[in-house]
Amino acid sequence: MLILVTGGAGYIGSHTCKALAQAGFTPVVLDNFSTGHLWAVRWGEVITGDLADRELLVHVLKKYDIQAVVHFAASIEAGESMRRPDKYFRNNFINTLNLLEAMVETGVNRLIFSSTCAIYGEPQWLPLTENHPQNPVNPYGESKRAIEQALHWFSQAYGMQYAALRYFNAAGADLAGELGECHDPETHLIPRVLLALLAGTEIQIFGTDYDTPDGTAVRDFIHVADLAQAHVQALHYVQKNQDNLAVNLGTGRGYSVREVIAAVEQVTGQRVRVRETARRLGDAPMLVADVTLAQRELGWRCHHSDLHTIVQTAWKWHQGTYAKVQN
Ligand SMILES: NC(=O)c1ccc[n+]([C@@H]2O[C@H](COP(=O)([O-])OP(=O)(O)OC[C@H]3O[C@@H](n4cnc5c(N)ncnc54)[C@H](O)[C@@H]3O)[C@@H](O)[C@H]2O)c1
Ligand SMILES: O=c1ccn([C@@H]2O[C@H](COP(=O)(O)OP(=O)(O)O[C@H]3O[C@H](CO)[C@@H](O)[C@H](O)[C@H]3O)[C@@H](O)[C@H]2O)c(=O)[nH]1
Repeated sequence: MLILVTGGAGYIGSHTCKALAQAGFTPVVLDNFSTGHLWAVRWGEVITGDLADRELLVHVLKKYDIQAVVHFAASIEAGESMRRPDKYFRNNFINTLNLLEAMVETGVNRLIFSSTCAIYGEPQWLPLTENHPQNPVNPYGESKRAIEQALHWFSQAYGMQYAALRYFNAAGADLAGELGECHDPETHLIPRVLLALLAGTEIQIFGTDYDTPDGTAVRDFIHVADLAQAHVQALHYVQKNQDNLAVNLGTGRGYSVREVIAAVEQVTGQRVRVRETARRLGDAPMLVADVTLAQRELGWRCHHSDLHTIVQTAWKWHQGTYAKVQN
């Protein structure tokens, strides 16, 4: 069964292609390589192209007899979206609309969508359940919320069947060391702490005055391999069921920025140099998932998402293959 994977050359997309191939699906990657990497596409064919090119999307969906789409391609930085909302609404919302239209035109009606906990905004209660009000605090989250709304109406009008997977913080690297996170510039906390160690520089903590136990922001980190596996199960879900799904993917356990830094020190045996600075615009204080629904509907469980395994696999990646692919 051929699956179109938009953004399959990126961090989560490449790990998911591996999981899809291992589960017997055949991924076909479409990526514009704006942040993705050719070395990360190792399972299935790759088409270099942009979601903005609707004709290309129609051509690819037809040519490969695509049965479902797993849609990762997007701009992903909440902080950048505060400065460049246009980029986020265009690349995330408008370009996804293109994809949805191409799917309607070609009769491909199953979609797994990379949504985010950023659609919730400031938590009114924790852990976040899927019915939590959606008040995004940045254009990135707003663009993803708009896509979820479009999906609802495409489902009503055209029978589009979808699973919106609301990831919390993806982290860690492939357990076999074949893949890992490689963004330039890197904005995510765990790789930034590891890269600071490797470069002998300091890491900034963005905000120490949050209303959290140690004053730093709290996130729910989920191992990218567990996340990848959830896509396999979501594909099975949309094959078997008629209804749509919007589920959180996290662990249910939050860690503060300081706790993450302590975990890095424990795994690496090295001291991290820290500088405390102001909050980063657009950051929520605490995001932790209630994962009951995903466990029940997808039969999905985390197996690698304890913080130690996350940091250990990321550290192995950054010390090993990461250095090679950078050169
Ligand atoms: N990383 C996280 O913690 C996280 C959390 C929640 C949701 N998400 C979502 O998961 C998805 C993947 O995130 P990631 O961390 O792997 O990001 P990434 O930047 O590593 O991957 C995105 C991929 O999409 C491609 N792409 C971007 N715009 C494109 C376009 N217009 N046409 C074709 N290809 C395009 C990029 O080249 C890249 O390969 C995104 O939709 C993101 O919003 C990520
Ligand atoms: O050098 C750094 C980098 C980050 N942080 C903090 O660490 C936390 C986590 O930041 P980051 O790793 O950048 O993740 P998020 O901003 O939570 O966003 C990620 O996780 C979201 C889900 O929570 C996704 O939707 C986004 O795509 C993805 O970028 C935040 O409080 C940051 O301010 C620091 O203190 N110092």
